[in-house]
Formats: sequence, structure tokens, C-alpha cells
Amino acid sequence: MPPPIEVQGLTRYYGKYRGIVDVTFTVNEGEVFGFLGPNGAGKTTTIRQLMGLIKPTSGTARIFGLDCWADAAAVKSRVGYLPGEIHLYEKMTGAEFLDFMGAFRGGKSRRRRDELAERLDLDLSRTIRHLSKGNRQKLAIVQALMHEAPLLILDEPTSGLDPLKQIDFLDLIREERNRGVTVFLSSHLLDEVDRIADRVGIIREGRLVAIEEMEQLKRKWERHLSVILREPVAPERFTALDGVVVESVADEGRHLELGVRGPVQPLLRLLAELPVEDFTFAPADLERVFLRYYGPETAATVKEPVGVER
Ligand SMILES: Nc1ncnc2c1ncn2[C@@H]1O[C@H](COP(=O)(O)OP(=O)(O)OP(=O)(O)O)[C@@H](O)[C@H]1O
Repeated sequence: MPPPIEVQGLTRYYGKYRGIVDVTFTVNEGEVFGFLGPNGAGKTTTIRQLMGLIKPTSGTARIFGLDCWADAAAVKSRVGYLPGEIHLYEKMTGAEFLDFMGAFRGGKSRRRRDELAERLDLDLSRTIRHLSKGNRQKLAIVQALMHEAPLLILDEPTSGLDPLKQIDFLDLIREERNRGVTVFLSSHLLDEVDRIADRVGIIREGRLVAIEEMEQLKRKWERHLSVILREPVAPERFTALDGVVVESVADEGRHLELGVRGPVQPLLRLLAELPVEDFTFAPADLERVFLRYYGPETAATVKEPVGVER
């Protein structure tokens, strides 16, 4: 059986503007593959080519062995797709919209549809025009998952969801994976991808700069800790710990900014012993990881654009 997704040298220009350049990767059956990159990196451009919505400038994209452009209709019938920007029919209720979308797939997905709506706490009887941004996103998620397709392609699926609903959504995705569904999801949030993905493709300025196992990527993370102390503390107390660097010291040793990699338990134990007045522990920041590990030098080692049709 061909892999769920196979992308080879995929390149797309919008006129003279760069969309993506020479992107190559494979997504294996049953995995959750995170597609991570900042805004404008090329995630949506890649996904729209996977769905046969735009034609590659060069290179190929295949889904279960089918060419995403030439066999677009067959590809769409095998994929549950959540677009980055959703266009909904404003006058329909949620239920009417889902019936309408379900009809294209033989209309057999009502039971699953109701189950998903309940899980996400979405009222399907309301008119779409009156739905909040978060509820619109939930409706789009139900639409993508209700077909019980073997492959899900989700473009920034949690955007607009509140944090509790994000957790429910990630649980749903885990269940899908446990049923053998393959999932490709894009995100610009490291911690979100961390919670769900087995492998991650990292895209920056249109080029795929790395494909990593989640465990590998985690070793590159650096969280940021800012500590305010009632009394000065020698920075060496912190630097004695593995993976901790002191970035700055102010207020005569009472205010420290630290970078932290690896396990946090030793640091938490130390903080418990110190006269801490306040602290903030920021999540790992994609930009920092990018700057340190996937900077311009890395991008330059990837092959130059392919200008001709293959
Ligand atoms: N229709 C278009 N015309 C011209 N340039 C475009 C068009 N669509 C996308 N681009 C450009 O292609 C590049 C990749 O954009 P894309 O939307 O794929 O990125 P993204 O990673 O999905 O970002 P975001 O999270 O902001 O959607 C950007 O530089 C963008 O300006």
C-alpha cells in the first residue's frame, strides 16, 4: 500500500512570489505528523496542493499513491480536510451544513457527526451566522472528522478554540490515531505539536529545514524562566544544574533570566529552597528554536528552487 502522503520536490510560486520550494517528505500510515512553521512559512500552500486546490509549479504530491492534482476528486474522497480559512454557509444551521457536506460522501455519517458535536459541546441547531469564532472552528472540525476518512489533513485546527476545547480536540485526535487513522496537522505552536505528534516537519521561508522525531526536537527546546527573589542569589546556584544557562542578572542578583533545557524537576527543587517572590515560566518558543537550530545557514544547505516542470 502506498504511503498516505508522499511529497517530492514540491514547489509552488505565486507569480514571482515564493510559496514553497523543493519540499520533500513522506507521512507513514498511522502516524500523527506535525507540520510546524511560523506564519507565512508555506504550510497552507503545501496543504492546498495536497488537496488538489492549487497546481504545483513543479514536483509531485501523492495521497495513497494518487496524484493530488490529476486525481483530485479521488484524493478528496479519502481525506477529512479542515481548511485554514473556513467558508461556511451563513444561513444554514450547523446540522444542515453537515448534512450538506455529508451528502457528498454518501450521507452515512450522522451518528459520528452527533457524537463529535457532543464531545466538542457544539449546538448544531444554531444558525451559522450566529456562531462565535470558536464554534465555527468546532463545526469545521466535526466536518473534517465525521467522514471517518483514513487520512486527516488539518490546517491550524485549534486556532480560535479556547484552551479546554483544545485539550478535548487533542484527545479526539489521539483516539483517531488509535483507530489507525493517519493525521497531518499544521501548527505554529511548538507545545501543541509536542502534545500530539509522533514526527514533525519544520518549514521555514518555504523550505523544509528538518524532519525530526518528537523526542529529538524536544532536546532542542529551551524554555525561558524569569525569577524574582527577595534576597540576592548567586547565579552559580542555577548554572550548577544541567541544561540551565543564566541569560541576565539584574537588581543586584534578585532578578534572573534563565534559559532551561531538559527536565525541569531539579530546577523546581532548587526554586523551592530559594526565597522566590515571583516567577514566570514561558513555554518553549518556536522562534528561539528556529533561530538557534534552523537558522538561515540551515536553510541555505537545502537545494535551490527547481524552475521546470517535472
Ligand atoms: N495567493 C497568494 N499570492 C501571493 N503570495 C501568496 C499567496 N498565498 C500565499 N502566498 C505567499 O506564500 C507564502 C506562504 O504562505 P502560506 O499561507 O502557505 O504560509 P503559512 O505557513 O500557511 O502561514 P499562515 O499560518 O500565516 O497561513 C507567504 O510568503 C505568502 O505571502
